[in-house]
Amino acid sequence: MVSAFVAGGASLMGASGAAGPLACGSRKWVGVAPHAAGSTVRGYAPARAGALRMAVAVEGFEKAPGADLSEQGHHADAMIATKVSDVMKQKGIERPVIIGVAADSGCGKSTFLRRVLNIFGAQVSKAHTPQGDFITVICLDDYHYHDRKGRKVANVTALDEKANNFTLMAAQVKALKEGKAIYKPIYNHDTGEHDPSELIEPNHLVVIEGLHPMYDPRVAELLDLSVYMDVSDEVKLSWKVQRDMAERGHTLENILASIESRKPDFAQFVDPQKKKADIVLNILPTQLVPDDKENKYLRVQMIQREAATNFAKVSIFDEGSTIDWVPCGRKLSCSYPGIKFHYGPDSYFGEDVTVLEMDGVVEKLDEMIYVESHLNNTETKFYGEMTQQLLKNPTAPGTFNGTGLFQVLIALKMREVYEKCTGRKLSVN
Ligand SMILES: Nc1ncnc2c1ncn2[C@@H]1O[C@H](COP(=O)(O)OP(=O)(O)OP(=O)(O)O)[C@@H](O)[C@H]1O
Ligand SMILES: O=C(CO)[C@H](O)[C@H](O)COP(=O)(O)O
Repeated sequence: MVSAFVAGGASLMGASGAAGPLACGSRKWVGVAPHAAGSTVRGYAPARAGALRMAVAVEGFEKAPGADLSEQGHHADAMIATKVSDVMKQKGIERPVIIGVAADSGCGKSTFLRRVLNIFGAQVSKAHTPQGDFITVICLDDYHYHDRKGRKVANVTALDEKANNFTLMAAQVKALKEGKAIYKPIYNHDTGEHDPSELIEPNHLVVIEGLHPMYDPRVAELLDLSVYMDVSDEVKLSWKVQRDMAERGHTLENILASIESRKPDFAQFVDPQKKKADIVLNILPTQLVPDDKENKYLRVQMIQREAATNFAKVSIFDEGSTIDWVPCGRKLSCSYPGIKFHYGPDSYFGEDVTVLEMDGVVEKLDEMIYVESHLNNTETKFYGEMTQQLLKNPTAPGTFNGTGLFQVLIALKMREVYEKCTGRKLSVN
């Protein structure tokens, strides 16, 4: 019964004030993994960070498939519960719904997921993996085989399939979907080493985000919805330069060199996932300004795969037609460079898709209600919910351009998929 998790502090929808830290890069391991609800931990001994992991017996858990595949032993303490977790009953979890969010580093996954957590009203733990009453967000970097030094020795990038333990990833995501708890490895971006595994319980909604959620078929087939964030090279560069110089202390030369060195593996191992995604968030330079060197304005597309059956495709005005729309005028204020929408059917890598596009910026966020009133199949719970969600986070990056709009729409699609997969209706506070 849904009310069991709507009540009790973290209201399911509509709460303001979100989540703690989210960037894969800034998470910290905050202590010894707690034991599973309803099971007894016998002699769990987290190894020193960076040291060889130890396989220790934990009652009710067994070694996970793939735990021994990391030659350096980094995944040796990865485990899976032998039975369905008591948490399933305690939280009234019908069936964990699994969503994949794929993108290269610096393409806005954390920014997007912060908005998602906010929309789901989730207060999450400040541990390495944010776990809330309703939603858990797992960073797939945790399944890197090597530590940072090890990757240098093996001469592989983190994007390479050889650098990631897909056997373990698939087994653990499957276990969560079956309602079983796991001890999941941790890759610590601050140290570049692996920390002792942490306990992750199943949850109503589990998001797996990172470089490869749709790469390995064993993982991809577990996803109820897959999202790929495709950021054009120009935009990726300006976002990454701004963040890595301001927050991570890198020099411009380092950042440019790192982007260049990642390109071949990005093209081989990450980029192809967009062909399989149910929704692609495509972020491009604007066409409204001739030479926007700073990428201040963006043209953003929400590409929805027609064959995806778990959600209704969002359209403007008239489903199925092709429409160009400049909403600036009496109902929507526009300053330079204005806003332009496009909507229509298209083909994407040979697949039928529906594309919704917004180029430019909104001047007054509350006027997005005018745009919202012309959108179909948003699956909002009340008139104006989409605009309200935008207004809740006015300072989040991209709120005034198409990234904010489509992030909200995709979060609403996540909710719709959850409702469809579980047969439950979520209430909005
Ligand atoms: N929609 C947006 N508009 C403008 N800037 C953005 C947008 N989304 C993200 N950014 C900026 O891009 C940078 C990278 O974003 P973010 O940290 O969310 O990426 P990420 O994919 O989680 O990266 P990583 O995997 O390396 O942790 C941040 O500085 C963020 O402010
Ligand atoms: O592509 C990445 C995803 O976040 C990182 O580069 C990868 O996880 C390696 O991390 P680090 O550079 O901190 O060792």
